[in-house]
Amino acid sequence: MSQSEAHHLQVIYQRLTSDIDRLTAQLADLSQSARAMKQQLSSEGHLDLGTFSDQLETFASIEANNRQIDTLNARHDTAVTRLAHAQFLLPQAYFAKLQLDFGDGDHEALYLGKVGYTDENTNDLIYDWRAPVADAYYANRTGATSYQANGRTIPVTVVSRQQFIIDHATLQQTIDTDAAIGDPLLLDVLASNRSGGLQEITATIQQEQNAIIRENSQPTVIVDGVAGSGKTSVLLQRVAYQLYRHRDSWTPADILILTPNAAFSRYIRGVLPALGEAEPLSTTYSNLVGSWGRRFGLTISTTHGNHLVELAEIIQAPLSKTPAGLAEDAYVQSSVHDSLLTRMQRAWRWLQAVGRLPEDVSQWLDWPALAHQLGLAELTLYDQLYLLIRFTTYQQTTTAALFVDEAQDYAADTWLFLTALYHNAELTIVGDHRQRLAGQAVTISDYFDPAKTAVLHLTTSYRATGEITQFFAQFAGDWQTTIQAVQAAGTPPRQLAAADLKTTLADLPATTDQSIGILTPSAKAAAELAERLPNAQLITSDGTRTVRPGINILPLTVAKGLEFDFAVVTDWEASFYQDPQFGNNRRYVAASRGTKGLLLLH
Ligand SMILES: Nc1ncnc2c1ncn2[C@@H]1O[C@H](COP(=O)(O)OP(=O)(O)OP(=O)(O)O)[C@@H](O)[C@H]1O
Repeated sequence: MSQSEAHHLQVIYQRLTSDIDRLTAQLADLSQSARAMKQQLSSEGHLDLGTFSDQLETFASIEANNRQIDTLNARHDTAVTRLAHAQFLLPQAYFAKLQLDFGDGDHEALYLGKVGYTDENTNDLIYDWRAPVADAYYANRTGATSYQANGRTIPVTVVSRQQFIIDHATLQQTIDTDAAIGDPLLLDVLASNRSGGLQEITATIQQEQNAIIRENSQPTVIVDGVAGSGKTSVLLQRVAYQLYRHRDSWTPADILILTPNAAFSRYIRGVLPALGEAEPLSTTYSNLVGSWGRRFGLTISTTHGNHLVELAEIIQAPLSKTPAGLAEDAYVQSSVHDSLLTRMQRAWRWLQAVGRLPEDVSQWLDWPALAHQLGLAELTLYDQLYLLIRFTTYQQTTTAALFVDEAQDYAADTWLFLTALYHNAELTIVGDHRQRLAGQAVTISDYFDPAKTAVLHLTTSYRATGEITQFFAQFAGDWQTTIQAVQAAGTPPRQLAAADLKTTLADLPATTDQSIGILTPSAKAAAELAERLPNAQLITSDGTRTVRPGINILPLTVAKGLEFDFAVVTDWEASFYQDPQFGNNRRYVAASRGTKGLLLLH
């Protein structure tokens, strides 16, 4: 191990430690000064506004005080951020070093960490992994490459690339990497145990993943990627990247993540804090619709039986008769040749201009009569919400970026609704078209303007051993020949009769800190099995529990997106997995949950 690298770490660690002490003291001083200033201001007491010159003097002194307060606040905020960064970096100051040659023959050394850190003269001691120059690291090789900064392409040669395993002041391992050797750190990380939720992947992000994380050319990014290719990981790294890129204008409150259920939200909770960012809001689609419904005075409990697909078409055609419930004079503000949508939007603007907007927007139109007029049996509450959003050209302003995981599970209505409501937000949508477990498949990109959408693919599967990856690939339809494994072969999946589950589980070579996931076809079957295995944990979609070491039991729908050291799939030969439409998709999802071992019971 290089002495000079060990020494460099000591120096940085010392600096972080002493900065933590100094900044803590400085913050205490600043609070003291703030208290003193508050006291002084309140003792100066009344405003003297007697004569004109008294007024000027009073205002000048208020101005001076305000400046002092602003200065104190700014110093306080800077110290708080710097202290947080120093504390965050202390356990692992950086994870890599690059030697770069910008064409002048000089070798410039750059250390990369999860956040950036400078000395008092703003020289970079540690570069943030999201900084433009850090892109050169994610080319994952030495040699000529380039990165984008301020709209320019900067060519650079990566002379050397080292990765470090660091524990506080101790440099535990240095790994020199280049194209020929591959990424031994990646293989190490992938071989580790899955004893809880998902982990951040900053140090080992691969080139195809980096391209998605940093994609900036389009406001909408759609990713179709094979099982275990890091879609969720990439989505979360991209959240952190976007927060960095927009750090002057966005906070985590500007970001919303749509997840399939609360159990999944819990599974990914912790990744963003591990990246130094606060947890953004995550919710399910049905909760999202419910909360938007409430804003429009509609209590929506289901999206079932909706007519969004039909409505999206109907509103593009003209409708000569005034829509039921709408004032005649509002509808005649537009031409009979215009589409219903255009006419309703104009009617709404006109009603607004003349001060006749409805008090309760949910009662604006006569929904049953309008349904009849449009040739539909009914307009559900969800249909009504969709129409109201379209007719009032409602644009939400709370979310600057929306991230959607497991996107293949959403039907056409979701995309129509999201594109209407989040028209002005940046969207990142990740999914796997082969992991759809129910309903009609849609091509997501059809709902977005191709000129503003980047469609990207992930074809390498990182999660499982080579044997498991090869096994689940056979159920992946058109992905089958695309899926690439990075891990070594490992042990082949085994199929056995489910005669004695307890003995089978006892025979698994799992250690106490490893997780076993037993996947059942239904929630009912999972609950019944959990009764028989008192030491096992039952995971339901409600989000109260997530993966832990030992035995976890869960239905396939909840297991989606999750992973275990060992996966045991029950009823492998039963009708659930033989279903002509979804059987292969279900097998593909189930067989891709184990990282080291896969057992199929029948
Ligand atoms: N570059 C990487 N470095 C380290 N680990 C990685 C990397 N990419 C993916 N992984 C690991 O591979 C596993 C699968 O990742 P993830 O769950 O994000 O994949 P996915 O494509 O969302 O899977 P699924 O299709 O099952 O939802 C995780 O353990 C993740 O940490």
